[in-house]
Amino acid sequence: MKGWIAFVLFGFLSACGVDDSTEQTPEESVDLCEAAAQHRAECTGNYVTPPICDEASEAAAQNILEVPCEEFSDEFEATGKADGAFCDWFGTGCTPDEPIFGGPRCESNAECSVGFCAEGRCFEGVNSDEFSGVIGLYTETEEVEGGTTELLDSNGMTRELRRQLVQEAQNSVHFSAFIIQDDEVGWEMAQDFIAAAQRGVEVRVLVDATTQYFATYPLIEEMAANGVQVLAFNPLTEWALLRTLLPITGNDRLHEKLLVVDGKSAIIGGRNVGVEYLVDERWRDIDVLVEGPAVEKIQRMFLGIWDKNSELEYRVGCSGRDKYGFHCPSFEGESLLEDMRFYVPAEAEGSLKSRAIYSDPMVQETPLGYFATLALIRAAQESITISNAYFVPPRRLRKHLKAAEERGVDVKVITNSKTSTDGIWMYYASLNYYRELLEAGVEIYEYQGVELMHAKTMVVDGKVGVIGSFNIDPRSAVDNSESLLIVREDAVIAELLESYQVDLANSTLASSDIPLSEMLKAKAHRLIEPLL
Ligand SMILES: O=P(O)(O)OC[C@H](O)CO
Repeated sequence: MKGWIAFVLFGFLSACGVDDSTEQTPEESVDLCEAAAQHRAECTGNYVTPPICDEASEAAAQNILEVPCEEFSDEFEATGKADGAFCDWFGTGCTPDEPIFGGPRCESNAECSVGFCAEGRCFEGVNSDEFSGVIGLYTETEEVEGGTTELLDSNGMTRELRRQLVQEAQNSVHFSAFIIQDDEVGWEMAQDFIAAAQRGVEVRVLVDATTQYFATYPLIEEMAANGVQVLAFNPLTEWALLRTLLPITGNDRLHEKLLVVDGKSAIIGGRNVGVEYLVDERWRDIDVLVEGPAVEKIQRMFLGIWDKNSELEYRVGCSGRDKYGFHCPSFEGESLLEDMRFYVPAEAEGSLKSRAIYSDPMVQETPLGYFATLALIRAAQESITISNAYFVPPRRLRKHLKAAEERGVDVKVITNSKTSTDGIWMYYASLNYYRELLEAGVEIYEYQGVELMHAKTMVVDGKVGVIGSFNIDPRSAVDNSESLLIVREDAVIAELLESYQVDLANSTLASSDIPLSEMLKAKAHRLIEPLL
């Protein structure tokens, strides 16, 4: 799907001269901003990927170049509080770090009886109730105790499980995905949804309108015509006027991947619907099956998203109903969130602790997926292992990955190589940040093979895991809605780490020695970062 975006952008990039034939000499290629970044690195030891050198940046770069090393002060340091590419480029609209550490003041770990000294405050560590409380406070979510998980790192098994759950559903099937592909797996799922709806189960399906439109609309129209309630987020033309009234742009996507059945079982993770996601030996991906009390939170998440989209559809006069037969609420403000039919009490047994997080850039200043990812990285004391399909970390995230390395945390990232990526554009956007991160000690491993590594998982200190839809890129940080599950339980963390080791064995460590022609392509891709 990154392909159609790439197609649209091809002409634009061509115009930018992103081609081997336009290769420049080193002297020509090092622009003022890069020169200023290198000067700063020589003076402070801290290299930060510079912005695209426009007129304003050039003036700032010239200023930095004229400062002798001995006069370098904080004023010239990159504070790295960027949220997304525009902040990365121009330094505007950036969000400061939230004060997540509130313990006694400290200067070193020795001053703290437990845990470590995190950003000047004693802190009990990522696997503590203290940290859980902080995340709860900022995200207004609750950590739930009890229940079970099953890590789904096999495509075939995930397909069968989704099918089984839908086929056995008795009351409700709630599903959300970025895309349902026009292929045998997409239509198979559509038929399962239709069959459930026709035997009286309430079936609700959410997709991203733009992405789905480029894949197939007939598939979701077929579902809508046969009893499935369908909503499509942010259609390009139908919501055009609405976008002038709300904090939403044509670039915003619904990206969460969720299935909740009968309020008893939920699957949350990285897979959309299609052959590449759900057939063995195709893309590498990870979901997790959750049962027990945490399902209530995931159900709430889905119903909140459904209510939001119903409301927005209502405000555009239900054009989706008129054109495609999609769902339309019967009155303004219609809400399912508090409808107790959808919630089933569950025993709080077992040692699992889990927290479902919904990231919504429409209403959250720092979208919560981004906040949670940043907070977990800031809280790491020993290790951070990341598997992420699209690794284009915004400046604030890079700052904290580097800070983690600096305090001795072992940071490893697996992302796609040039051969495994499904969008060469994403590869070059990612390559842009290799040098900065590798030189700080972050190990970036490139997944080898011809199929995509599509997972979005993280484990911190071998104790806390994240499984969800959040790509480590500007789009997931500030444009997409996302769903994540943070888990604390030895068994599921062991499974995540085992799965990570399998991928690590299939990956090779990237080098910071990147050919100039490759770096030039990477730099050009900074221009289109927010669109990728
Ligand atoms: O945005 P993602 O991470 O769901 O991936 C997008 C498509 O699956 C691949 O282009």
